[in-house]
Amino acid sequence: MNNDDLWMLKDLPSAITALETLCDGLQHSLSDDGALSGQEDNHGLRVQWQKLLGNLSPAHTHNKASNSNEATLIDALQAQLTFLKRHQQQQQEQQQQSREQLLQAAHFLQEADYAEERLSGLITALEGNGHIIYYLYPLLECYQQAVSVCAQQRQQERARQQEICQRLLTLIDELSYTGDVGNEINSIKQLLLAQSDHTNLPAHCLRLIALVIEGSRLERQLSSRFLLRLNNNLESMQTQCLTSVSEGKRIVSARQIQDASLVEEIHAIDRHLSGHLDTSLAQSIVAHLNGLKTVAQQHAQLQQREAALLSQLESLENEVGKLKQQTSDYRRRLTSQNEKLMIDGLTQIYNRTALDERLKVDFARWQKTQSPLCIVLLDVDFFKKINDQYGHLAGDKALRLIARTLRNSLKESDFIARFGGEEFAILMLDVDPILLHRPLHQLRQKIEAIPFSFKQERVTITVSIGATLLQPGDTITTALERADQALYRAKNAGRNQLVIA
Ligand SMILES: Nc1nc2c(ncn2[C@@H]2O[C@H](COP(=O)(O)OP(=O)(O)OP(=O)(O)O)[C@@H](O)[C@H]2O)c(=O)[nH]1
Repeated sequence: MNNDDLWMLKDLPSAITALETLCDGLQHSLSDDGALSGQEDNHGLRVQWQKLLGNLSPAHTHNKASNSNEATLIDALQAQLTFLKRHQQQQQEQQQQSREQLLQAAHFLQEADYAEERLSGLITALEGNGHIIYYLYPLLECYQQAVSVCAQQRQQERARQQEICQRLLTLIDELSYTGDVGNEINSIKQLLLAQSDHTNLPAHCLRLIALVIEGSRLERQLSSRFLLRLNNNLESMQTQCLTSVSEGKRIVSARQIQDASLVEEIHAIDRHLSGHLDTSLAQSIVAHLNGLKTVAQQHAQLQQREAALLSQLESLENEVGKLKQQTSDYRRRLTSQNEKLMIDGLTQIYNRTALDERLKVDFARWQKTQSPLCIVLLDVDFFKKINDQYGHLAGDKALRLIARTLRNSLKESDFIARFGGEEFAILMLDVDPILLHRPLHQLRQKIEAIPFSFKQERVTITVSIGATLLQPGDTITTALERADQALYRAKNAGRNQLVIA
């Protein structure tokens, strides 16, 4: 679990408490408002209050409609509260999953030499995504067992394969992704159910791991959008709260002035009549005067209730402000986590997922504008030798340095990603096709000139480069294939070469 997850977990309870307080405040204030709504002269304040609670346009001031809007707002807040609670619970459950177990399994796979090319990238991705460990650890374990069982290919391993297959099916049933990810998980399930030969279990496991990572990324995006909506609602509520509070204050002070002059009038009449108490007219006026005094007292009581309601509104407004702050912090962290899911942990440049997304965007733009788009693939030459001779850590260091050189040598607008283990991809926008050769040639030379030294030994590392410009009729796949063929030709031409197809 990374720092952002921990922060979010730490902040969620206070966000939930704030939402609960807000719901209570709304319900409490609603009942007070109901009690006051019978008073004719309280109309102005009530209308403001209804606008605030209804979070709607001022046209919705009819009592019945307003009540149902208030209920809807409380329902919406309560639904959001339930969502946050569930989210918190899920995060706590996931936190309980052992990170050590994951790393143990991951390192087992690394040491066991079953590693396919993408495995170390996968492990880096897993280490950076503690929140999905819940599903990934069992999947990794299945992968580990499947690889070892399928590698042996013996007849007696059939039963074991069947057992792993069964475990995978159970895990799949626990996954609740929808959309494309859900559909693909379901197709894997159908394949597992239909096939009696399970030699391709490792491939299924790897695909499921990739799908769980993708599914979790999409879920984060949804959470982000939900928070954005919540934040916008709170913002509009807060504005209306402020309007209501100031309107309420104006009403209270107007009422105070009115009451003071009413009392003054009563006293004036009282003083005037004090010398004429014997006449029947005077007696009748005194009776009316007493009636007026009662009304004045009722006014005073009403004024107190209004003041109490105003102070409640003020504290509600503070709650909304706090909640708004919390949700925007939460959204900022989610956004930064989403960004991290797009970054390759080893080299800190974009990863394959980010490249896929960017390719879609750039390709759509190219289709619309036809302005030149170039796909460049770079592959480190004889990289296996570096690993074998100087160790994996030396290999990792080389990849980091190459990534840094790419970043420092290319334009800000060029998109650079780690495509696979020792392969990089670059997307260049608006390049001049005639001048394309020069910067790529210089890039190849710059990498060749990096002063690598491992175990105090000077080592030269080179890359082969294949590049292509998008051509009419291309799809992303055909363009990528052409770049790959160019890279293949660069390798075949003796490596440390540039081929533009
Ligand atoms: N250190 C390190 N090695 C990696 C990483 N990802 C992949 N590799 C290794 O990169 C090596 C790639 O080997 P090959 O595909 O045979 O390619 P090569 O040795 O570069 O040979 P050519 O590409 O044909 O020049 C494999 O040994 C992988 O284990 C990584 O993140 N770190």
